Amino acid sequence: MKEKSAAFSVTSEIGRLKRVMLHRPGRELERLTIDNKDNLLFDDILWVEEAQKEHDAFADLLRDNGVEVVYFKNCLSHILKDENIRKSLLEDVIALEALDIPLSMALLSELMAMPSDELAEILIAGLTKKEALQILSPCTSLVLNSIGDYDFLIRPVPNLYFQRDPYSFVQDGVVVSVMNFEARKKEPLYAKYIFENHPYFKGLKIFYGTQSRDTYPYHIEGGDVLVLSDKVVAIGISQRTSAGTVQIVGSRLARSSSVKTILAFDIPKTRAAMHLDTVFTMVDRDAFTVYPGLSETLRIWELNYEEDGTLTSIKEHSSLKECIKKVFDISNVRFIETGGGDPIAAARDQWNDGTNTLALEPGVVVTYRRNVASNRALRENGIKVFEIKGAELGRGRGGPRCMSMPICRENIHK
Ligand SMILES: NC(=[NH2+])NCCC[C@H](N)C(=O)O
Repeated sequence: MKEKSAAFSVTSEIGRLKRVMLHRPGRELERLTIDNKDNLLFDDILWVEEAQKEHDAFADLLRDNGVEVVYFKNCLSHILKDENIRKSLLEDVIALEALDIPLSMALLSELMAMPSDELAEILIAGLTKKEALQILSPCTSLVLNSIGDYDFLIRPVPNLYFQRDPYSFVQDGVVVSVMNFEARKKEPLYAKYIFENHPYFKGLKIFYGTQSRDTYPYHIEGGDVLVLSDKVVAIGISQRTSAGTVQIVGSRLARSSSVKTILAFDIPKTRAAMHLDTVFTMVDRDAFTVYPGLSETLRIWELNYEEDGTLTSIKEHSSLKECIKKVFDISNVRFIETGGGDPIAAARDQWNDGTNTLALEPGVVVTYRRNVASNRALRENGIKVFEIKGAELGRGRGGPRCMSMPICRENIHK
């Protein structure tokens, strides 16, 4: 990890990708069982070693294409070296775990003394009572008495490899997410500490997520945020992002960036379509992947803001195509349907993140190999497709876009 601060610039979904944040799945996934997987937002138990191999192949593909890969865990471990930052973060984490005071204090004192990388590992993989008893000095704690050996004092964050969701880079700043489900609430907390304290992120603007009102129920997740251009951002109103937050985030972006238009996409509030990027992604200057089932229910509003963040108008669009043409000022737009448009193939591929592409540059994307019909449709439309194996990774319900957070893309609007 370089010490110097890096350039942050995300003005599109498709400009040549230069730098990206990833998290290599680790021991946190070994915590999944058939009993806890639903609460932890997984549909299955992963074979962790294989998931790591798949993830390493994804990272290698990005590097082979000139992308600098930054690992979240290294950033976390780095900031934990500072005693004050470590203390403050640990106090915030412990407060989220509903422990009693003697146990909180005993735990804090042990975790304060731990090497940074071991602590980063615990913050991500969690800590069971059994593991804690090996390090804790005796304390009078009802929590310790009442929980089982394999219950958690610090819960794991197995969704961390979906780096798209806890925050979203927009231009030279970041929207820190407010997660909808308990299982993911600590992820943006770690991210916020990294962005505020790691030298690499010096100068990064924080648009949302750190002011006193930026908390639940004003939730927003990065999978719903698509940076369509240097002026337009699309945000899903979804299972994970509320309309109220969309309007506020739009205002913050308008005040501090060149984004003055938000397209609010009202998508189904279901697990299959949890985020906008599960049904709609951008693959070229004029081309998008679209899940065909989307058009049945989709509603789109265009929100226009002034420089000072005042919202001046909300207009409803009746057609997605016409809306995209208008905001991009182009005469033609291509929609490439998931599964090549066949409703059964579309539904199957959508469930396996066939719509969830990560663009490396205009017209070049990364997808999961398993989505044969969707990949064929992309190629038939002239898109270059790099396939990765996602048999294990995909069991967490996320694809290449969900697993990556671009920090820097080449600006295509100059
Ligand atoms: N951007 C995305 N579509 N992310 C997918 C996240 C999947 C994760 N298991 C969750 O349910 O939260």
